[in-house]
Amino acid sequence: MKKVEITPTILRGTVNIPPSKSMSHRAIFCAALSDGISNIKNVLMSKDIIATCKAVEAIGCKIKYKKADENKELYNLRIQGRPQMKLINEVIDCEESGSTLRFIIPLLATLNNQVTVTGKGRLVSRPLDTYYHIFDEHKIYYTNKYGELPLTINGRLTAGEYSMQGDVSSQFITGMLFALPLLKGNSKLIITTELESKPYVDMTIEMLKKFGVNIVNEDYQNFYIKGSQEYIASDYTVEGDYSQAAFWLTAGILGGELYSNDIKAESLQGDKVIVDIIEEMGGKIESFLLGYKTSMSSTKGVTIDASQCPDLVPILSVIGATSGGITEIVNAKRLRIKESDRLQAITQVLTTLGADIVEYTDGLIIRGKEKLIGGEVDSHNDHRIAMAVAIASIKCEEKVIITNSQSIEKSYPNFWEDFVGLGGKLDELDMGE
Ligand SMILES: O=C(O)C1=C[C@@H](OP(=O)(O)O)[C@@H](O)[C@H](O)C1
Ligand SMILES: C=C(OP(=O)(O)O)C(=O)O
Repeated sequence: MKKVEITPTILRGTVNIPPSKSMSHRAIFCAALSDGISNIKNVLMSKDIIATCKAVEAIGCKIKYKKADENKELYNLRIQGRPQMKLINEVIDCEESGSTLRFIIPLLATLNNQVTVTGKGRLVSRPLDTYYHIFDEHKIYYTNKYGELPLTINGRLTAGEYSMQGDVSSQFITGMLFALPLLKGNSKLIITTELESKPYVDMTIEMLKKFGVNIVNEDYQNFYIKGSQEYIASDYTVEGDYSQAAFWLTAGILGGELYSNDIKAESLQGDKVIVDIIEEMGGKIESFLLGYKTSMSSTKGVTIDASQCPDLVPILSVIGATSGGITEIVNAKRLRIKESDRLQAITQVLTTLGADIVEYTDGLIIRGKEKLIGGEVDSHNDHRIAMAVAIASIKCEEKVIITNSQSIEKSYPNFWEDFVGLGGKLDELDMGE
């Protein structure tokens, strides 16, 4: 277990935003299913992405890893795909990555082979019922203990009509969209509720298109998928990650002046909405050729609908906690089934730091304060909670200690180095197991 002790200070300078985790997962899956070699460049080897690489290697593709940056975990991947998947390992460990798990399950369900997927931490109990309903309806054999991982599957997914809820996780839809084009015969995916996290489905459809696979999206209610499609190997360079940029953009607003480089203004990432939200809250944000500049601003509370941008909520809560007036986060019930129960975790850590925040079933109400106090909090083994607290320290009067600070490795292994690179003052302590 590691912990960091932060002495509050403002952050200044330039940070290069790491490549998008969501785009990386998608590009690696598409490359793995293609006939031929794809070069996927600028991939940050976070724990989640390592889990995806190992998962696709377990279904037969081969990856050559070439370091692209001396100091960071950035790699270029040369992926030899294998369209006729071949099971190399009978057990696939998705670690703590929800995306890896939910993207690979439908592919495994096409194999007519016994295979087990497993994971760690909270992933063991994050919901998979949407798939279990499909397995029940389509006679795909599966077994799990008390509804948790490990999950063993043995069956053959066939083309046809599939219905699923759209308000638990969009990752189930992405998973089905990867597998259904490979089947003989056309399929239709029917979404039975309003779809949340729509931009993630857009990212999937766009990535599939880059690899030659076409999906017809009818108002996010029906998706039409032609069968017997082939993934075509392609080269792709991963763009900067708006969910990660959100932490640094906020750091600039809370105090100092910060340039966040390497994020494209034109992007399908739903978390790009952070730019509009900062503006709406009165934050100073300017776009330039390579990214954005944010500078110290006095911000005001607003109401934020989290249904399409769930990953922004931890850091938006920090802006809310230090803005004038009330910030309300609504439509956020899905946050309870992420790496932690994020509504509960955010409330707990920000209350400890001195914020005024109340948790509701599907949202938060935050009464902003000019300053926070500080104190010791746990990351709840959640990368986005650890990073949000680190940025909140800018507004604290006393030291901030974060236990389980290693949780950032899930998505952003160089986060603490970047924090120090911008002038952040921290001591990192290794507490052993
Ligand atoms: O498809 C993806 O890459 C993701 C989808 C979102 O999940 P939900 O669709 O479950 O909200 C998001 O929270 C997650 O971090 C990444
Ligand atoms: C929820 C997240 O990821 P995943 O669902 O892939 O574990 C995240 O990165 O915040």
